[in-house]
Amino acid sequence: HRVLPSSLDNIPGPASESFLTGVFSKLFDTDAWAYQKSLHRTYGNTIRIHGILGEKELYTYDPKAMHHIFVKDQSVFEETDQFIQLNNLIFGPGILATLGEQHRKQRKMLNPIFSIAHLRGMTPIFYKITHKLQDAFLKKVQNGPQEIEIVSWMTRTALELVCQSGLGHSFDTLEEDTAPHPYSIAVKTLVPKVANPMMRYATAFLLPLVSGIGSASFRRWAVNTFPWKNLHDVRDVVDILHSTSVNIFESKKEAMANGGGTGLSIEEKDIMSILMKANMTASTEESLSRDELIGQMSSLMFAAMDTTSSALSRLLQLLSLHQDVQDKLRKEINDAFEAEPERGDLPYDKIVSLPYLDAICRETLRLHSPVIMARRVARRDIVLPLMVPIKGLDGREISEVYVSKGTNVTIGLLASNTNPALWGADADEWKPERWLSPLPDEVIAAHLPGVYANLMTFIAGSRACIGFKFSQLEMKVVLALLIQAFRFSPSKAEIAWKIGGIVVPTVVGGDKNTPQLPIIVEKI
Ligand code: HEM
Repeated sequence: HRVLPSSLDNIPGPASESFLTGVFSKLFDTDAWAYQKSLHRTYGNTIRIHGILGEKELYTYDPKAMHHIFVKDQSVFEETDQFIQLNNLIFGPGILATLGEQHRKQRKMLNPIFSIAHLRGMTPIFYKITHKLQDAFLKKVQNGPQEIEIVSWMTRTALELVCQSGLGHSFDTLEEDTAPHPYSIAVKTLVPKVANPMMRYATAFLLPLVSGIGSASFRRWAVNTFPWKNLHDVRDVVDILHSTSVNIFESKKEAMANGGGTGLSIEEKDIMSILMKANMTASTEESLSRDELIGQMSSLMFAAMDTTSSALSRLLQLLSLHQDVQDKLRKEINDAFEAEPERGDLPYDKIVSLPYLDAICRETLRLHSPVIMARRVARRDIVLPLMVPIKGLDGREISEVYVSKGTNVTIGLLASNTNPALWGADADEWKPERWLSPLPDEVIAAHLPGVYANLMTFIAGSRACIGFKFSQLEMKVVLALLIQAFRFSPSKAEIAWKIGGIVVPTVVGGDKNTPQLPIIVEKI
């Protein structure tokens, strides 16, 4: 892929910026928005790019190619080794760090727990936690409008939601001035490091060299002694994730052995309790080891927290900027709650089917996907058909690309969600109304493989986001309770959204490494 002629040589794409990092420093830059758009405009759906040390890679958001990568040939296009190795190091052998049969076995056990039937049962937990958030905001704004930093509240809420409904454990009382749990600080430190492809490459080169040397205690001593702050930061984060998951796991196991539960979740319906019970009755081949169970806890908390917090922060920012949409949404929510007997909380089926709330969530997840790219590697030679043929550098039309074993492929999730050929000339505009009428024929005809709403936000196939319905419920419950009680308006701060594995807001002129979104909140 680095020096020999390749089938990708005939595919147009940008010139390499440097032999060491190709176009990665531009493509994966935190401000790569304009660069990525220019690539799409210049080269279309399928592009050859240069990666690390001259490696030729494929970048695509062609609907048919994505269908093959994520669904039809998904056993060929797997997560890259860098991703798996690093995830294994950080989370243990949970769902984020397994491939093939081991991943299939884990998904088989986890999938039913993320079903709608279970979400219905968990809905009261979602309300219980979000009412606490509502109370905390009420306390803050009781004497008049206040500027509130939204990201930290959304992160705390998302973490508490996945902890209580996922692990049957509580981290946070969501009271006004409680400091964030060390866990959420640890994940915040980790996300940009783990998500950066260059960091992954560096790790992929280093890990095989060091992971087999000496005993575990020798390696720990070597890490402690090596004078590199970044390494020590990652060590500390991994320690917090691991010890948190082990402590929760052990206390659950003990409670179960004593015939009781942790007492926190409603009838022990949380994901881990169900998984641990299912594991006890599974056959030997299908059951998960202790390390795999602990790995699921870290994986779920990590995958659920900052993604949801990013989506919720974006939703509140957009509503603050579009007061008309906010008013219309508030009316829909108020009418629905007033129609409920004794003005109780809306049950699962009612809240998820409020049409305007749903349209707002879909449109926000379309235009502002918290994860904007996925990476895969071809495990064997394969032909990838395209829906939209491209013109090769030799002038001939290419309608299928020969992808040789080991080729890395980057898939443009946001690029697909905002593809003007499918979504129309207004694809880059936030218009919740577009979901209240039939979608464009081009979107339907493209047969996009995404699991959610013709979007690639949660990707597709057997490695699609397991929590996409869970996150829908979170967003809808949080929005419903906040919009009912408060008006959100923009603060004076200028906000810049940065790409860093997960897209996060920052204040222009403020600390660019700390996600922040100040919004004025006023009691209604
Ligand atoms: C708006 C919120 C969310 C977004 C945008 C999101 C997006 C994604 C994406 C794009 C992937 C695939 C990554 C890849 O393979 O390259 C993924 C995987 C995953 N997500 Fe989510 N996610 C969200 C919320 C959640 C929640 C709430 C949970 C759990 C409660 C969750 C659990 C997972 C897990 C476990 C995986 C790995 C699945 C596997 O490899 O089989 N996610 N998510």
